[in-house]
Amino acid sequence: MALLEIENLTKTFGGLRAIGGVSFSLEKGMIVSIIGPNGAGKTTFFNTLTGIYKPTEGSIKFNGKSLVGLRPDQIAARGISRTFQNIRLFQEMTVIENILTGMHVHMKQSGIDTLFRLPTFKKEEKEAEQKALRLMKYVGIKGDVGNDLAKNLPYGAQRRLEIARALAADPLLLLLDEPAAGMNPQETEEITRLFRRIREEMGITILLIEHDMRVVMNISENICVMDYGEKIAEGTPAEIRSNTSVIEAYLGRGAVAGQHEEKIA
Ligand SMILES: Nc1ncnc2c1ncn2[C@@H]1O[C@H](COP(=O)(O)OP(=O)(O)OP(=O)(O)O)[C@@H](O)[C@H]1O
Repeated sequence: MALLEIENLTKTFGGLRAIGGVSFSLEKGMIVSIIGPNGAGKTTFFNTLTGIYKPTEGSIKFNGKSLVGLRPDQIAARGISRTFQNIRLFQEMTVIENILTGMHVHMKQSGIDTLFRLPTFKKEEKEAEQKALRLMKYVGIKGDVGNDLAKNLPYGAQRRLEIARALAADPLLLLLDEPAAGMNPQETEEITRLFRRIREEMGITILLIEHDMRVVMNISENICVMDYGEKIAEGTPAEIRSNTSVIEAYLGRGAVAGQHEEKIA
């Protein structure tokens, strides 16, 4: 059974068909990328998967159970975590506090425990903080910055912090929306390595939207290509590189090709 099984997914906004009848399945343990030109429907696909939007039509099954109609927090509790295209941290909270917010989907203590800071709460709180610190180091945030405000971290570290927060929920599936955006080549290489480690060491399945073809071709076992809300191709990096309709719709287009041509060829 596939971890994620999507059939005929459609999402319209008024007259606009942002996603038009996409079927897609993702096996456990894979790293898969979604690529396609601006406006192809990639982020809407993530937003529909995570309960921000309700599908207009179609089914989404995760671990064999339907996600349609569930709230984003319920979907997170089922094991899907995500990061956003534009960083969405709690800027006025510390690094550790940001990571702790990712953990709350699984925290056991009741309101009363929390209110009176009973021993069960204190113990859980301490363990959670230790886990947050471990995650901070794991994603490569350097230095003793756990108590620094998120807004004071450099850009690359903020991106890593988003990943740590997503991992804090112990997901089965991690959705990354343009994780390499705004990163320099060295940061991009490091973050690509981090994704591989997350899959190898934590066994987490990864689905990412990415425009940087170095990342996509380097890390993906499979690539799904979208254009105008439809899936126009799917295959291994080698298959996608030589697919004429993909080259026509995306890889061959001026801006993108100019940026990445030498890496794709
Ligand atoms: N909330 C919304 N209301 C109306 N239209 C929307 C909404 N969200 C997305 N759209 C439209 O749906 C289409 C797909 O947008 P989406 O952001 O999913 O594309 P994308 O592939 O993620 O693009 P990019 O690579 O630029 O992030 C676009 O035409 C967009 O304007």
